[in-house]
Amino acid sequence: MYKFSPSLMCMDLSQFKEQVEALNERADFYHVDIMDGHFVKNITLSPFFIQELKKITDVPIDAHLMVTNPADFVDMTIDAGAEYISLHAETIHGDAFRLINHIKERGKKFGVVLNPATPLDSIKHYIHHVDKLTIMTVDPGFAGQKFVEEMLEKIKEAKSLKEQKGYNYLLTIDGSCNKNTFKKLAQAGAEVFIVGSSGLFGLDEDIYQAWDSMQEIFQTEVKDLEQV
Ligand SMILES: O=C(CO)[C@H](O)[C@H](O)[C@H](O)COP(=O)(O)O
Ligand SMILES: [Co+2]
Repeated sequence: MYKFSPSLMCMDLSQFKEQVEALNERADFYHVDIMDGHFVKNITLSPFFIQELKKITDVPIDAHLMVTNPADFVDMTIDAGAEYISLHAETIHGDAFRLINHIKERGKKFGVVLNPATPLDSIKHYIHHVDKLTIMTVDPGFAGQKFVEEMLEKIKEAKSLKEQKGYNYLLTIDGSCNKNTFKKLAQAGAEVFIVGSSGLFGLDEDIYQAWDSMQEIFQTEVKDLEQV
């Protein structure tokens, strides 16, 4: 069963309450991008945004920490209400196991995110601890970027490793999940689709219509594939 995670950095913030209340009945997760302007040259949402979001939703929140020093933000993000703490593998070389243990001790789920240039092999020593594996299909920092076709091989590799070893991670895709990529992503083994400007919010100003269009497009694209 495929799952969908709206990327809220792409939402219409002037309709925050209306859009969240509409998505509450539909979304499997909410994807909240937190950027420090250093790991990526952009600054978007924040733990404060998660705190406000948490007041009007029970949908699990996945915090995507695009920050150079994630240890500085983990507790703040958990305290704000995030369920999944998704850290970039490129930023936790020196304290990966300390962070994994801390996140789990706080009763939350550990996510890891791989940039397009980062091999799956780089997380082999802790992949068995991962609750959500997010493969970036664009270089991080901005919405609306071009899909990196080479990532299909990495997704297939992650899927087959999960099946061979019995890992439990949710295989999640972040970046240009849309009409042009849904089918090949599903064929490669994707399970959770982070839908942003191209895949959801840009389809229609009316969020109900946008969601229905996205679902119709997705079902059309994957109708001949076996459901995961
Ligand atoms: O991580 C991200 C970008 O660094 C965000 O999650 C974006 O929202 C994601 O890329 C989805 O946006 P898109 O316009 O569908 O590519
Ligand atoms: Co993201």
